This record gives sequence, structure tokens and C-alpha cells, in this order.
Amino acid sequence: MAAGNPYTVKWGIMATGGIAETFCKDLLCDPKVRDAHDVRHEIVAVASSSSKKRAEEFLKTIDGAFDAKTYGSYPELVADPNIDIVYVATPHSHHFQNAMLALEAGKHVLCEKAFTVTAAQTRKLVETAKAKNLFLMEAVWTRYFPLSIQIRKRITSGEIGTVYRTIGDLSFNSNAAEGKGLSFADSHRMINVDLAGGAILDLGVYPLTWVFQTLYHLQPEQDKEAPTVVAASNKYTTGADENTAIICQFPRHNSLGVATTTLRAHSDPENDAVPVIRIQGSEGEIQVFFPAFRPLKYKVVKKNGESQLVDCPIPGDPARNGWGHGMFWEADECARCLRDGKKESATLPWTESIVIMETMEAALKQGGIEYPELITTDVYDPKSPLNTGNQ
Ligand SMILES: NC(=O)C1=CN([C@@H]2O[C@H](COP(=O)(O)OP(=O)(O)OC[C@H]3O[C@@H](n4cnc5c(N)ncnc54)[C@H](OP(=O)(O)O)[C@@H]3O)[C@@H](O)[C@H]2O)C=CC1
Ligand SMILES: O=C1OC[C@@H](O)[C@H](O)[C@H]1O
Repeated sequence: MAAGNPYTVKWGIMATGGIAETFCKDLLCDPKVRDAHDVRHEIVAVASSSSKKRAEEFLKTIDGAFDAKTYGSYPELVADPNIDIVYVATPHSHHFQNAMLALEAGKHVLCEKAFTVTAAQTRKLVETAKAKNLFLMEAVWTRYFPLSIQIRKRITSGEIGTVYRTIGDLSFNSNAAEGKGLSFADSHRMINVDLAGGAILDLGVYPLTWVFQTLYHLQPEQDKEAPTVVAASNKYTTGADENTAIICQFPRHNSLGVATTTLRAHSDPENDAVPVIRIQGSEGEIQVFFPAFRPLKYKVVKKNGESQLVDCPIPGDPARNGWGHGMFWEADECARCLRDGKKESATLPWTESIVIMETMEAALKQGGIEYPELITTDVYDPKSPLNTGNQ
């Protein structure tokens, strides 16, 4: 690749919901605005399981990629020879079947979080990507923020000493205005068990990401250990978890992680009054501020009380009305991995995604949360209603 000639990745977008829109608007931002000069992104195809028309409307919504192909089904999308990588933006319930559909069609995959509904499904995705020599990554975008990279480096430098505990929370007060219910309709993906709803899989994955990237990811490869998991959940009337606390004990490193998530209270009701993530070491701690999925600042507090507040703003593209959400950094990681022939990201290796999924599965089990066989099976079925658009 000639110097100055950025590597181009051609994206196929699977689904046209909220996060697909946000991700695509980020892909349309000029990489140079975030000082990325070695990669660029093109949206070459979009599919809606609803209709081709929905996919066409989606291009107007993102205000770009007007020459992208539009499809009315996911199988048509994955058959498009012009796509390098598919971005799976369906509910958690669909991730396994949809990501398998793309892998089996020979496409690299970036799949939204939570990766799958069970650990066996994640293991099957990894096994398939390995067998077909394809790139696969879970879209835990927060890991690729400059803020997260700085924090990982400051821990590794020993600045806060030995880290013994990471506490994290991601919660929203979603109580209904009247009565004791939640503000979501029972059919909403947040609480609908047919869509693998619940706090753990949608929100809990973020405090767990902070627990893992500080207590697991930074350990030497040979010393990494899956945690002992103790968890408890309160269930909503739909059967999904509405309130969960997860303890991760790492005996080999004498450390403990605590991840909490609820739909009944807000992490930080006074806005920036309290840190939502605390990474606590022998010489001090690093505090990250709300929200755990898209933090814009952190504070280093030394044992003697000295502190340093660090702002990490997300750059906006003036040519795109100042838009910039922060999902472009995970997209850049995918592009660099494809350019360099890597099949997994060193920032979130397959093994780590599997261990985190095993942790969430243990929490779901201990909380008595159950999901239907259609969305928990690890048997790929191209004719599954999750792939044909009938579920
Ligand atoms: N990284 C982040 O910050 C965020 C990540 N997410 C993740 O993204 C995923 C999607 O979330 P979000 O975009 O908010 O969800 P939406 O409900 O807004 O969109 C989901 C899309 O999936 C498709 N879909 C296919 N089958 C179904 C079905 N049976 N029920 C509902 N939708 C279906 C639809 O697109 P179509 O009709 O076009 O096929 C729908 O628009 C989740 O895994 C979530 O965890 C969500 C929000 C933020
Ligand atoms: O990933 C996410 O981040 C923000 C939340 O509002 C959303 O429900 C979740 O899926």
C-alpha cells in the first residue's frame, strides 16, 4: 500500500436500528478528524429484515452512502461480493445466528455487544472464524477509546500500584411514571426475553468490561485466569433481570471486581458528581465518569490525595455537522486488523470475549434468568427465523 494511501474497508450493515444508524454516521466521519490517516471506511451495502425500502430510507437517515446496495434480507446482504466485513446490529438474541450467517458466507464480522446469549454460542463463532480464517470481533467500542488506552497504560506503568479492586456500574432509572413497572413496553428489547433482554446483557457488559480490562486483560498471558463468579438478580415481570450485582474474584492476583447494573436507579443522578468506575490500587485509584460505555473524562487520585482530572473529548467532523460518537475507533481497529491479516483484536481477544460471556452466563444462571431455545441454541440454522426475518 503506497504511503499516504489509506487502506479502505467495505462495510455491509446488517439491520437498520438505532445503533446501526449511530455506527454508520461514525463511519461517514473523516478519519483525519481523529488523526487516522492509514484507514478509511465505505458503506457498500445495507440490509433490513423488514424491507428493501427500509434499507433505502436508512441511507437518507444517515445522510450518506447513497450509492450503497440496499437489500430486504440478511441472506442477500451476506451474498454481496463487494462486502469485506459485516456489522451485525440486531438485538442480542439474533447475534449468534446472524454472525454465523455472515461467517459462513465468508465475511469478516464485527458483532454488537453482548456478543451472544450463551458462552457456547461465542465459542462456536470463534471456532467458525478460525476454521474459515476470518476476522471476528465483539463491538465493545469503549475499549478502543483513547481514554481507555490511556488508563490501561497508566495502570501498566504502576502509577496506582497493584490494582486490587475495580468497581463499576451502568444503570438507568427506567421506572415508569406511574405504578411499579418500568417505562419500556414488555416487547422492548431491553426487557423482552425473546430478544435476550435484561440489564446484564445490555448494560452489565460495560462495568464487566472495566473489571476485565483492568483485572484480567493487563495480566501476562500465562497468568490470565477466569474469575470465580457470584451474582444475584431481581427479575422484572417479563422474566428479564432488572437489577443485578456480579462479583468476580481473581484468586491468583488477589483482586476482586464488582459489576452492578439496574433499570431502577441512575448511576450518577447529579451528573458527574460520582465516578461510575473506580480502579483501586495500592498507590491510588483511577476514577472514570458516567457513562461507563462512553466516558469523556477520568481522574487519577494518588494515595496522598493529589489528583489529576483528564478530559478526553470525542472529535466531531465539521463536514458532518460536528457528528462524532466514538464508534469509529472500533471500526479503525477492524480496518487495521484486516490490513495486517489479523483475525482477532489484541485489545479484545476471542478468549477474553469468551471468558466475559462465561461470566455473564454464570450471572444469568445464578439469577435464574432463562431465555428461549430459539435464541440460546449453538446450532447454526440459515433458515432460523432470526436469519430469515420472521422473528
Ligand atoms: N454500542 C452501543 O453503544 C450500543 C449498542 N447497542 C447494541 O446494538 C444492538 C441493537 O440495539 P439497537 O440498535 O438499540 O436496537 P433497535 O431495536 O433500535 O434495532 C434493532 C434492529 O434489529 C433488527 N431486528 C431484526 N429482527 C428483530 C426483532 N425480532 N426485533 C427487533 N429488531 C429486530 C431491526 O432492523 P431491520 O428491521 O432493519 O432488520 C431493528 O431495527 C443490541 O445488541 C445492543 O446491545 C445498542 C445501543 C447502543
Ligand atoms: O450498549 C449500550 O449502550 C447504551 C445503552 O443505552 C444501550 O441500551 C446499550 O445497548
